[in-house]
Amino acid sequence: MSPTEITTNNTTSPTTESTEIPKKRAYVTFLAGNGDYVKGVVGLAKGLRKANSAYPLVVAILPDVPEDHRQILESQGCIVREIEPVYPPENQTRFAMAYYVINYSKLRIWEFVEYEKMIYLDGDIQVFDNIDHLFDAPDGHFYAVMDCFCEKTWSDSAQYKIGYCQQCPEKVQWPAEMGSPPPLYFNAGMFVFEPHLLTYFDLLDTVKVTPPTSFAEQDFLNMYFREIYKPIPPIYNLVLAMLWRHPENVDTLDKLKVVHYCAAGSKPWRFTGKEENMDREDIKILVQKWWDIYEDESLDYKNINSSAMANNEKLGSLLMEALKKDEEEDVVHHRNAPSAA
Ligand SMILES: O=c1ccn([C@@H]2O[C@H](COP(=O)(O)OP(=O)(O)O)[C@@H](O)[C@H]2O)c(=O)[nH]1
Ligand SMILES: OC[C@H]1O[C@H](O[C@@H]2[C@@H](O)[C@H](O)[C@@H](O)[C@H](O)[C@@H]2O)[C@H](O)[C@@H](O)[C@H]1O
Ligand SMILES: [Mn+2]
Repeated sequence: MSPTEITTNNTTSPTTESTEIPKKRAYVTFLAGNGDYVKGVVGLAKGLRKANSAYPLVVAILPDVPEDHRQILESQGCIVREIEPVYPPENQTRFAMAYYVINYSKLRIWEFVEYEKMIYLDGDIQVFDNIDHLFDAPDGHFYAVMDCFCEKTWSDSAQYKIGYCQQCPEKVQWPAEMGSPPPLYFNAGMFVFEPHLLTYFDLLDTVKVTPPTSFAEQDFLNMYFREIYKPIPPIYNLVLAMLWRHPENVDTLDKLKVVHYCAAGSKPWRFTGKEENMDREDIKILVQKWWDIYEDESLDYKNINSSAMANNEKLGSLLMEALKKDEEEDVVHHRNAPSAA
């Protein structure tokens, strides 16, 4: 199944008819702990601003996020929402990464029903081009980019063991004796969804009775939304491993709208370039692109805000001058006009 082409009308403002009430939409990310992921979220907030997104960034934070990190996020214009953790049932699962257990807490975002549609983005994602048009995709579906099974993180999976990947299903065919191939599987670092309370409560109930697996909430979300999942093109969530695993499926770097720094060693804010594949030119370019945004002070909310206010003041004085000029012309015009009588 080819990824659903999303009509990119590329407008940066919500496309609503004059009669329609603009739908409440927002981007949302997730932050846990007192570590350095807060840098990822600040970078994401600035990247969305640079891409002229028309919608705010909500940050769902666990209670363990310290006050100073919360203030940093608010100073960058983020809407900070504290959530309670969600834990999977007691289990002996060896997650692909031990910390994945906290990622089940992402499920709390289905409770944000003040928004009719949201786009979830991991904190290790950067948006390099406007993707607001994804909010206009037809309701009732779960949009996300297909993942890749070729990295070592997948070594416990049946796919990895036979060398099968959905990115190139013709390369190693799924053997008939193993039944039908696995359903299309998305990366849960980015997805378009509609918060609904009924879905939210059902998600939480289902987690309680679903044995955890390697990729934690990503596996769970794939199982839960498999009937309405619609793949979208990799330009909306480039899982970095695609660069060396499936370059034939990746557009040129300048075409990428969203980059997901999920490969081992690729988190820009702690990049050393020492891990496998991290010495690649394309990786270095993408990491530098992340830093260019992160360090761009003109993208800080306080600067945008002040320049917007300065522009408003300037606009206000231009309007006053124009009004004054009109009044003066009216007076002159009125004085010369023949009397109505
Ligand atoms: O210590 C952590 C680990 C994860 N996260 C959040 O959980 C998301 C998923 O984890 P991660 O991106 O590291 O997983 P990956 O995509 O690399 O597998 C991150 O992007 C963050 O938004 C966090 O806030 N603090
Ligand atoms: O908790 C499970 C996580 O699973 C996913 O990360 C994986 C996945 O993308 C693999 O395919 C890669 O090989 C691997 O590097 C990467 O960490 C999501 O990005 C993340 O948001 C989160 O759901
Ligand atoms: Mn991630």
